[in-house]
Amino acid sequence: MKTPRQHTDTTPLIEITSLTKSFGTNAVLRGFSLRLLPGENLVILGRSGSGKSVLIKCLIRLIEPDGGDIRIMGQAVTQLDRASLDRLRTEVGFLFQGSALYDSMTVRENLRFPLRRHPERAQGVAEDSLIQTALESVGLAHAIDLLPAELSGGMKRRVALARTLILKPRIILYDEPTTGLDPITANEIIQLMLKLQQELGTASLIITHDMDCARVIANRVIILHDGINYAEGTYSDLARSRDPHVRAFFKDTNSPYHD
Ligand SMILES: Nc1ncnc2c1ncn2[C@@H]1O[C@H](COP(=O)(O)OP(=O)(O)OP(=O)(O)O)[C@@H](O)[C@H]1O
Repeated sequence: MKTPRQHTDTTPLIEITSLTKSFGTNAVLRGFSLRLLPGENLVILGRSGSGKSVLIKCLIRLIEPDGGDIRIMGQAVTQLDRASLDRLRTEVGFLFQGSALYDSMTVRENLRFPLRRHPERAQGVAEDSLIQTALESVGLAHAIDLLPAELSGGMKRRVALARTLILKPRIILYDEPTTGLDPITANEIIQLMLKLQQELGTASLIITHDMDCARVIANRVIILHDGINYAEGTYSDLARSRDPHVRAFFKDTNSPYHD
Protein backbone atom coordinates (compact mmCIF):
# COMPACT_ATOMS: atom_id res chain seq x y z
CA MET A 1 0.00 0.00 0.00
CA LYS A 2 1.43 3.37 -1.03
CA THR A 3 1.30 6.45 1.18
CA PRO A 4 1.30 10.09 0.04
CA ARG A 5 4.77 11.50 -0.38
CA GLN A 6 5.81 14.64 1.52
CA HIS A 7 7.83 17.39 -0.19
CA THR A 8 9.90 20.06 1.48
CA ASP A 9 9.48 22.99 -0.99
CA THR A 10 6.95 25.46 0.46
CA THR A 11 6.51 27.93 -2.43
CA PRO A 12 2.85 27.42 -3.41
CA LEU A 13 1.95 26.24 -6.92
CA ILE A 14 -1.58 27.50 -6.34
CA GLU A 15 -2.49 30.26 -3.93
CA ILE A 16 -6.11 31.33 -3.58
CA THR A 17 -6.85 34.23 -1.26
CA SER A 18 -10.30 35.41 -0.12
CA LEU A 19 -12.10 34.12 -3.21
CA THR A 20 -15.72 35.23 -3.59
CA LYS A 21 -18.38 34.15 -6.09
CA SER A 22 -22.14 34.68 -5.99
CA PHE A 23 -24.91 33.77 -8.38
CA GLY A 24 -27.61 36.39 -7.75
CA THR A 25 -28.36 36.18 -4.03
CA ASN A 26 -26.62 32.80 -3.69
CA ALA A 27 -23.21 33.62 -2.16
CA VAL A 28 -21.37 30.36 -2.90
CA LEU A 29 -17.76 31.34 -2.11
CA ARG A 30 -17.43 33.92 0.67
CA GLY A 31 -13.70 34.33 1.15
CA PHE A 32 -12.16 30.95 0.42
CA SER A 33 -8.37 30.57 0.64
CA LEU A 34 -5.94 27.73 -0.01
CA ARG A 35 -2.31 27.02 -0.85
CA LEU A 36 -1.26 23.97 -2.86
CA LEU A 37 2.39 23.12 -2.31
CA PRO A 38 4.69 21.32 -4.79
CA GLY A 39 4.14 17.57 -4.93
CA GLU A 40 1.26 17.75 -2.47
CA ASN A 41 -2.10 15.96 -2.62
CA LEU A 42 -4.63 18.42 -1.22
CA VAL A 43 -8.20 17.14 -0.83
CA ILE A 44 -11.20 19.47 -0.69
CA LEU A 45 -14.18 17.98 1.07
CA GLY A 46 -17.54 19.67 0.92
CA ARG A 47 -21.19 18.69 0.97
CA SER A 48 -23.15 18.59 -2.22
CA GLY A 49 -23.77 22.16 -3.40
CA SER A 50 -21.07 23.65 -1.15
CA GLY A 51 -19.23 25.15 -4.13
CA LYS A 52 -16.44 22.67 -4.91
CA SER A 53 -17.03 22.71 -8.66
CA VAL A 54 -17.47 26.48 -8.66
CA LEU A 55 -14.11 26.75 -6.89
CA ILE A 56 -12.31 24.60 -9.47
CA LYS A 57 -13.98 26.43 -12.36
CA CYS A 58 -12.95 29.82 -10.91
CA LEU A 59 -9.41 28.52 -10.57
CA ILE A 60 -9.05 28.04 -14.31
CA ARG A 61 -11.51 30.82 -15.18
CA LEU A 62 -14.22 28.71 -16.66
CA ILE A 63 -16.21 30.96 -14.31
CA GLU A 64 -15.15 34.53 -13.53
CA PRO A 65 -14.74 35.06 -9.78
CA ASP A 66 -16.24 38.19 -8.18
CA GLY A 67 -13.30 38.95 -5.91
CA GLY A 68 -10.15 37.64 -4.29
CA ASP A 69 -6.83 36.62 -5.74
CA ILE A 70 -5.82 33.43 -7.57
CA ARG A 71 -2.21 32.68 -8.40
CA ILE A 72 -1.04 29.61 -10.29
CA MET A 73 2.74 29.22 -10.34
CA GLY A 74 3.00 32.86 -9.31
CA GLN A 75 0.77 34.22 -12.12
CA ALA A 76 -2.35 36.20 -11.22
CA VAL A 77 -4.96 34.18 -13.13
CA THR A 78 -7.62 36.90 -13.26
CA GLN A 79 -5.23 39.32 -14.95
CA LEU A 80 -4.00 37.04 -17.74
CA ASP A 81 -4.95 37.57 -21.38
CA ARG A 82 -6.38 34.63 -23.33
CA ALA A 83 -3.04 33.47 -24.79
CA SER A 84 -1.24 33.54 -21.43
CA LEU A 85 -4.18 31.78 -19.78
CA ASP A 86 -4.07 29.03 -22.44
CA ARG A 87 -0.34 28.58 -21.85
CA LEU A 88 -0.84 28.39 -18.10
CA ARG A 89 -3.66 25.87 -18.52
CA THR A 90 -1.21 23.41 -20.13
CA GLU A 91 0.59 23.29 -16.78
CA VAL A 92 -2.69 22.26 -15.17
CA GLY A 93 -4.23 18.90 -16.07
CA PHE A 94 -7.88 18.19 -15.37
CA LEU A 95 -9.61 14.94 -14.68
CA PHE A 96 -13.24 15.94 -14.66
CA GLN A 97 -16.25 13.81 -13.80
CA GLY A 98 -17.26 11.56 -16.67
CA SER A 99 -13.72 11.67 -18.10
CA ALA A 100 -15.23 12.41 -21.55
CA LEU A 101 -13.24 10.54 -24.20
CA TYR A 102 -14.12 10.95 -27.88
CA ASP A 103 -16.19 7.84 -28.61
CA SER A 104 -15.35 7.68 -32.31
CA MET A 105 -11.58 7.82 -31.67
CA THR A 106 -9.28 5.03 -30.52
CA VAL A 107 -7.29 5.40 -27.32
CA ARG A 108 -4.25 6.40 -29.42
CA GLU A 109 -6.24 9.12 -31.20
CA ASN A 110 -7.71 10.38 -27.92
CA LEU A 111 -4.19 10.81 -26.55
CA ARG A 112 -2.93 12.41 -29.75
CA PHE A 113 -5.56 15.14 -29.44
CA PRO A 114 -3.94 17.27 -26.70
CA LEU A 115 -0.52 16.86 -28.35
CA ARG A 116 -1.84 18.30 -31.61
CA ARG A 117 -3.29 21.26 -29.70
CA HIS A 118 -0.07 21.87 -27.78
CA PRO A 119 2.79 20.55 -29.92
CA GLU A 120 5.27 22.65 -27.92
CA ARG A 121 4.70 20.34 -24.93
CA ALA A 122 6.16 17.39 -26.86
CA GLN A 123 9.58 19.03 -26.63
CA GLY A 124 10.79 17.23 -29.74
CA VAL A 125 9.82 13.75 -28.52
CA ALA A 126 7.97 11.64 -31.13
CA GLU A 127 4.20 11.58 -30.67
CA ASP A 128 3.95 7.77 -30.64
CA SER A 129 6.59 7.51 -27.97
CA LEU A 130 4.76 10.03 -25.73
CA ILE A 131 1.48 8.18 -26.21
CA GLN A 132 3.14 4.86 -25.38
CA THR A 133 4.80 6.25 -22.24
CA ALA A 134 1.58 7.90 -21.00
CA LEU A 135 -0.36 4.65 -21.48
CA GLU A 136 2.35 2.62 -19.77
CA SER A 137 2.21 4.94 -16.77
CA VAL A 138 -1.47 4.05 -16.30
CA GLY A 139 -0.94 0.35 -17.12
CA LEU A 140 -2.86 0.40 -20.40
CA ALA A 141 -0.26 0.10 -23.16
CA HIS A 142 -2.16 -2.91 -24.52
CA ALA A 143 -5.35 -0.86 -25.04
CA ILE A 144 -3.84 1.61 -27.52
CA ASP A 145 -6.00 0.59 -30.49
CA LEU A 146 -9.27 0.06 -28.63
CA LEU A 147 -12.29 2.34 -28.82
CA PRO A 148 -13.79 3.82 -25.60
CA ALA A 149 -16.83 1.51 -25.99
CA GLU A 150 -14.44 -1.45 -25.54
CA LEU A 151 -13.13 -0.15 -22.19
CA SER A 152 -14.47 -0.62 -18.65
CA GLY A 153 -15.28 2.45 -16.51
CA GLY A 154 -11.97 2.14 -14.67
CA MET A 155 -10.03 1.81 -17.93
CA LYS A 156 -11.75 4.90 -19.35
CA ARG A 157 -10.69 6.87 -16.30
CA ARG A 158 -7.10 5.62 -16.73
CA VAL A 159 -7.09 6.68 -20.37
CA ALA A 160 -8.44 10.10 -19.39
CA LEU A 161 -5.63 10.34 -16.85
CA ALA A 162 -3.05 9.34 -19.47
CA ARG A 163 -4.47 12.02 -21.77
CA THR A 164 -3.94 14.55 -18.98
CA LEU A 165 -0.42 13.33 -18.20
CA ILE A 166 0.76 13.45 -21.77
CA LEU A 167 1.20 17.23 -21.55
CA LYS A 168 3.31 16.76 -18.39
CA PRO A 169 1.32 19.12 -16.16
CA ARG A 170 2.80 20.31 -12.85
CA ILE A 171 -0.63 20.32 -11.25
CA ILE A 172 -3.60 17.96 -11.69
CA LEU A 173 -7.15 18.90 -10.71
CA TYR A 174 -9.29 15.86 -9.98
CA ASP A 175 -13.06 16.36 -9.74
CA GLU A 176 -14.57 13.30 -8.02
CA PRO A 177 -12.03 10.82 -9.45
CA THR A 178 -13.68 7.73 -7.94
CA THR A 179 -17.36 8.55 -8.46
CA GLY A 180 -19.30 5.82 -10.23
CA LEU A 181 -16.60 3.16 -9.79
CA ASP A 182 -16.95 0.01 -7.69
CA PRO A 183 -14.77 -0.01 -4.51
CA ILE A 184 -12.05 -2.23 -6.01
CA THR A 185 -11.71 -0.17 -9.19
CA ALA A 186 -11.90 3.06 -7.15
CA ASN A 187 -9.02 1.82 -5.03
CA GLU A 188 -7.01 1.02 -8.17
CA ILE A 189 -7.50 4.62 -9.34
CA ILE A 190 -6.48 5.95 -5.91
CA GLN A 191 -3.32 3.81 -5.95
CA LEU A 192 -2.57 5.02 -9.47
CA MET A 193 -2.95 8.66 -8.35
CA LEU A 194 -0.46 7.99 -5.56
CA LYS A 195 1.96 6.27 -7.93
CA LEU A 196 1.84 9.26 -10.30
CA GLN A 197 2.41 11.68 -7.43
CA GLN A 198 5.48 9.70 -6.41
CA GLU A 199 6.91 9.10 -9.87
CA LEU A 200 6.17 12.46 -11.48
CA GLY A 201 6.12 14.74 -8.43
CA THR A 202 2.86 16.31 -9.65
CA ALA A 203 0.81 18.34 -7.17
CA SER A 204 -2.90 17.54 -7.06
CA LEU A 205 -6.05 19.26 -5.93
CA ILE A 206 -8.68 16.58 -5.42
CA ILE A 207 -12.36 17.27 -4.95
CA THR A 208 -14.17 14.34 -3.47
CA HIS A 209 -16.95 13.04 -1.28
CA ASP A 210 -15.10 9.77 -0.99
CA MET A 211 -13.69 9.59 2.55
CA ASP A 212 -11.67 6.50 1.74
CA CYS A 213 -10.02 8.35 -1.14
CA ALA A 214 -9.31 11.33 1.17
CA ARG A 215 -7.86 9.09 3.87
CA VAL A 216 -5.51 7.28 1.53
CA ILE A 217 -4.41 10.07 -0.75
CA ALA A 218 -4.37 13.35 1.17
CA ASN A 219 -1.31 15.03 2.58
CA ARG A 220 -3.80 17.66 3.71
CA VAL A 221 -7.58 18.12 3.72
CA ILE A 222 -9.59 21.34 3.55
CA ILE A 223 -13.27 21.34 4.43
CA LEU A 224 -15.25 23.79 2.32
CA HIS A 225 -18.23 24.90 4.38
CA ASP A 226 -20.23 28.16 4.32
CA GLY A 227 -18.13 29.30 1.37
CA ILE A 228 -14.86 29.37 3.29
CA ASN A 229 -11.97 27.05 4.11
CA TYR A 230 -13.74 26.10 7.31
CA ALA A 231 -11.27 23.52 8.64
CA GLU A 232 -7.88 22.33 7.52
CA GLY A 233 -5.39 19.65 8.55
CA THR A 234 -4.28 16.10 7.93
CA TYR A 235 -7.01 13.49 7.61
CA SER A 236 -6.28 12.25 11.13
CA ASP A 237 -6.27 15.80 12.58
CA LEU A 238 -9.73 16.38 11.17
CA ALA A 239 -10.95 12.93 12.16
CA ARG A 240 -10.27 13.93 15.79
CA SER A 241 -12.10 17.28 15.52
CA ARG A 242 -15.11 17.89 17.76
CA ASP A 243 -16.60 20.52 15.47
CA PRO A 244 -20.02 19.23 14.32
CA HIS A 245 -19.52 20.42 10.71
CA VAL A 246 -16.24 18.50 10.54
CA ARG A 247 -17.57 15.46 12.41
CA ALA A 248 -20.39 15.17 9.87
CA PHE A 249 -17.86 13.98 7.29
CA PHE A 250 -16.35 11.33 9.51
CA LYS A 251 -19.41 9.89 11.18
CA ASP A 252 -19.74 6.84 8.92
CA THR A 253 -16.22 6.18 7.77
CA ASN A 254 -16.37 2.46 8.46
CA SER A 255 -18.19 2.32 5.17
CA PRO A 256 -15.61 3.08 2.47
CA TYR A 257 -18.15 4.76 0.25
CA HIS A 258 -19.74 7.09 2.78
CA ASP A 259 -21.16 10.17 1.00
N1 LIG B 1 -23.51 28.64 -13.53
C1 LIG B 1 -24.22 28.71 -12.40
N2 LIG B 1 -25.25 29.56 -12.28
C2 LIG B 1 -25.96 29.68 -11.15
N3 LIG B 1 -25.70 28.96 -10.02
C3 LIG B 1 -24.68 28.09 -10.08
C4 LIG B 1 -23.89 27.92 -11.25
N4 LIG B 1 -22.93 26.99 -10.98
C5 LIG B 1 -23.13 26.60 -9.71
N5 LIG B 1 -24.17 27.26 -9.16
C6 LIG B 1 -24.64 27.11 -7.76
O1 LIG B 1 -23.51 27.14 -6.91
C7 LIG B 1 -23.71 26.26 -5.80
C8 LIG B 1 -22.51 25.33 -5.68
O2 LIG B 1 -22.49 24.44 -6.81
P1 LIG B 1 -21.30 23.43 -7.07
O3 LIG B 1 -21.63 22.73 -8.35
O4 LIG B 1 -20.01 24.11 -6.97
O5 LIG B 1 -21.46 22.41 -5.85
P2 LIG B 1 -20.55 21.16 -5.49
O6 LIG B 1 -20.02 21.39 -4.12
O7 LIG B 1 -19.58 20.90 -6.58
O8 LIG B 1 -21.67 20.02 -5.44
P3 LIG B 1 -21.63 18.47 -5.85
O9 LIG B 1 -20.78 17.81 -4.82
O10 LIG B 1 -23.06 18.06 -5.74
O11 LIG B 1 -21.09 18.36 -7.25
C9 LIG B 1 -25.04 25.56 -6.02
O12 LIG B 1 -26.00 26.23 -5.24
C10 LIG B 1 -25.29 25.76 -7.51
O13 LIG B 1 -26.68 25.81 -7.77
